[in-house]
Amino acid sequence: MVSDLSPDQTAAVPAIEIENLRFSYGTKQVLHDINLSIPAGQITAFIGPSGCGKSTLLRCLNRINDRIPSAAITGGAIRVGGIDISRTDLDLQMLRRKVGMVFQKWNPFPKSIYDNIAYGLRIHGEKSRSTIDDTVEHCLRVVALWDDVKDRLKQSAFGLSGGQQQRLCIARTIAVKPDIILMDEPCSALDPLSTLKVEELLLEMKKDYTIVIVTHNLAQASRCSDKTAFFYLGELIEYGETSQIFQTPKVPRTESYISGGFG
Ligand SMILES: Nc1ncnc2c1ncn2[C@@H]1O[C@H](COP(=O)(O)OP(=O)(O)OP(=O)(O)O)[C@@H](O)[C@H]1O
Repeated sequence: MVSDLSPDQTAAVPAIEIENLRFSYGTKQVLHDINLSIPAGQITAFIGPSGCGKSTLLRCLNRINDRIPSAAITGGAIRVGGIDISRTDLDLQMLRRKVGMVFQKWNPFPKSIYDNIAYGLRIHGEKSRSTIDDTVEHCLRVVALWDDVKDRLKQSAFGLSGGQQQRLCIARTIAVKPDIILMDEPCSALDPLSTLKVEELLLEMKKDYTIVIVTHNLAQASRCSDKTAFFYLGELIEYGETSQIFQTPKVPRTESYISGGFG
């Protein structure tokens, strides 16, 4: 059983390698021969017009597409920390712990603020009350929520604002010590101030995590990410340093998208 996917600390191996990946929903092919090497400790943004396959690709990275009966990888491979994640002996629970996910619409559990974070720890076998207490505090501090909620940890998470709930979901994700965090439009339902807080958080978090973010917000991709991948109709059109993609794109279609020509 494969039980460790931690990135190679020498950084010789990219956090995620996608090689000739093809993906279909039933007979409809939506990803075409994607090749992408995602570096550890950076923020990589997936951009492109609606329906180009960004979320599908993101969801391949921790195999949550497996839950859709018609979904199938029909070619190629994805390696996380050098390990092919399609291996039959891969522990899926471990994969999803190492490659955590934050969704567009925040989805805290119908539990207290404290239990939202403690739940994942308990599921993974943590029994020590003091370790759980310390982790809850640490994670809430990382997402800059501790001061707001320290006096109401036992109250329902649903009492928080939308932006606070999204940051709680990020705290919940990091509690189980992922290496990689996938974010699918994490700010699209947030107001500008909450968006700014999440963006600041992302920049802070990349010291410790590899982050892949799907965003429709080009200004956000340009502000936050180190690398940008532009997709169109299921193909990876251009990938590079974010500054290069936004300032000197090499492919005319990228330039047209970046400059607001379509999408
Ligand atoms: N569960 C599904 N079953 C069938 N087709 C799907 C499913 N989910 C997505 N698709 C199709 O796959 C293609 C890629 O969708 P996907 O959601 O990955 O694109 P996207 O670039 O993330 O779009 P958006 O920016 O609108 O979220 C689209 O044509 C979409 O209609």
